[in-house]
Amino acid sequence: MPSKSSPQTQRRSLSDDPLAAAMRPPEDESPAQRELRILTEQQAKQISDAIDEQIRLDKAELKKNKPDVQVLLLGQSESGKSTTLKQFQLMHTPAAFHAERVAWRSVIYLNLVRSIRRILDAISPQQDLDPVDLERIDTLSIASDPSSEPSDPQVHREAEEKHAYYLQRLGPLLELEDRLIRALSEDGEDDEATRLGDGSTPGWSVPRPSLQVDTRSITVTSSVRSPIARGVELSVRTTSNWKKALSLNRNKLKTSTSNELEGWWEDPTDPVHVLGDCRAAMEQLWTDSWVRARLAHKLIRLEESSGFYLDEIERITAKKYIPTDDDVLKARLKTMGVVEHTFTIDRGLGRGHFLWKIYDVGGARNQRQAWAPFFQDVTAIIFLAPISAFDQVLAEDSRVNRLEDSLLLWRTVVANKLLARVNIVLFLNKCDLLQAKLEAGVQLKNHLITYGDRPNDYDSVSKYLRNKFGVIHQQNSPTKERELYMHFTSVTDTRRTSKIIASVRDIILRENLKSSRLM
Ligand SMILES: Nc1nc2c(ncn2[C@@H]2O[C@H](COP(=O)(O)OP(=O)(O)OP(=O)(O)O)[C@@H](O)[C@H]2O)c(=O)[nH]1
Ligand SMILES: [Mg+2]
Repeated sequence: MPSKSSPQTQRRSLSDDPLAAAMRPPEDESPAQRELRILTEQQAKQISDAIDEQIRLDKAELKKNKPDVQVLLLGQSESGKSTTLKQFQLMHTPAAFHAERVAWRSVIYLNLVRSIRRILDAISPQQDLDPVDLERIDTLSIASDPSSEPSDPQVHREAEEKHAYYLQRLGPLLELEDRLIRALSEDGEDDEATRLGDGSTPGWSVPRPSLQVDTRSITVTSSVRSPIARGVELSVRTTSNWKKALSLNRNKLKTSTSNELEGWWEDPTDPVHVLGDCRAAMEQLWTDSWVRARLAHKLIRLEESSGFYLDEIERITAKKYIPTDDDVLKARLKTMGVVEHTFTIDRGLGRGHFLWKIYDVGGARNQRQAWAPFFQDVTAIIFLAPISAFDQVLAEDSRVNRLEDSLLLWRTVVANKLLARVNIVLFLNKCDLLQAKLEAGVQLKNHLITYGDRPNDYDSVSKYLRNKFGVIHQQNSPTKERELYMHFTSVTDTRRTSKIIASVRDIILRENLKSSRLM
């Protein structure tokens, strides 16, 4: 039983309290001093009350602006997260999406030039098979012609001649790439894109290694072997500022009646002129049957790679080219850090709006540590798994198969206890490429042994993979109640994706409403 303390003990303990002692008025306080003390105390209280009130107001404001729904896009690099975000933008803020089309022009140019670089790299007589090719060489049913082996002296000589010919004609294009990269990098305050930022650094940036090589790559011969050609990519940290940078000579441009920038073709330094000069050589390179045979021999299928515009060289390099919606959706620009977008969605019946925030994160391995802080408040996750990538390896680690990486990443996400009550939507993406790949004869069983002797057609493969992802969710989810929503997607296809997005949006809103009623 607690002992009752005597009044004496209480007094002693109060007088021992250093805070109480410090607050006690001095024993010899005069009436004037007392008056001053009380006034000072009143003023201090007023200030303290004002601060409390401000904190209360700030909290209320925060609550008012807190998004109703927060969606996180997850998945490995090149899985289609930013493309999905573009589809959301196209649906909910089409005017802003269209206004930014011109800004994508230079990304598209860079994607095109990069494809040209890859071809020049592939036809270079010095080039051995790269690790990606080695990984795939035993798995494809494409017959390789033994007479076209690089060791054949006649083939080697022919390769030297072709390579030198195209290199000479396309040199200005490679210099243009360097110029574009440098111009866009300079616009940013920070050119170190490999470092994780808070998403607030403006402008483009290029990973240091490619910047270093870029300087050398102005000379045509060394440029073909640059890391850009071998997979180092341009990346972007933010959406707001880099688009300004990508509008190229924005200050000099006019605005058309449709509020789009135009008139760049009058600027002699605009990239469109070099592209125009090299148009015929680009077309010749891409349609050259010898080049196509070399690419096939090296198992390089550029048609399936990100940012592929080689089939539309004439349109893309036209003087007054403005990217279409589809062009923008196809453009490839790697995300660094986290990009945030806010949308409002009408509640209907004049009941105001839902505020949605979508976070698009970088999916490369060195970006993934930025994901976890978002798990705390997120309402829903859209996880993208590019199922066409079963025969590819990660750009950042050529020892890791992309499908395997997606499956492991998926397991980590679905097993996370913080996400137990979060709605999870799985996009089994790049179905169009999966279909093309299977039709080209690439065998899933050569990469996924468990597939065994099942038929190698689109229906069987896609169902098998869906089941595999579903089972991982079932076995690892921290709660059995969580429902998994799965969709086969090709997020570059606007018509089909808009339907899927609408249904995903409804599910998220419904589930969100349900859980807020339960709270
Ligand atoms: N054909 C096809 N291309 C796609 C599809 N989804 C995305 N792409 C393309 O794949 C490339 C990579 O897509 P992104 O959306 O940039 O990938 P990401 O997941 O944001 O990649 P990081 O930013 O590196 O994490 C882009 O060029 C897209 O246009 C698809 O379903 N089909
Ligand atoms: Mg991205």
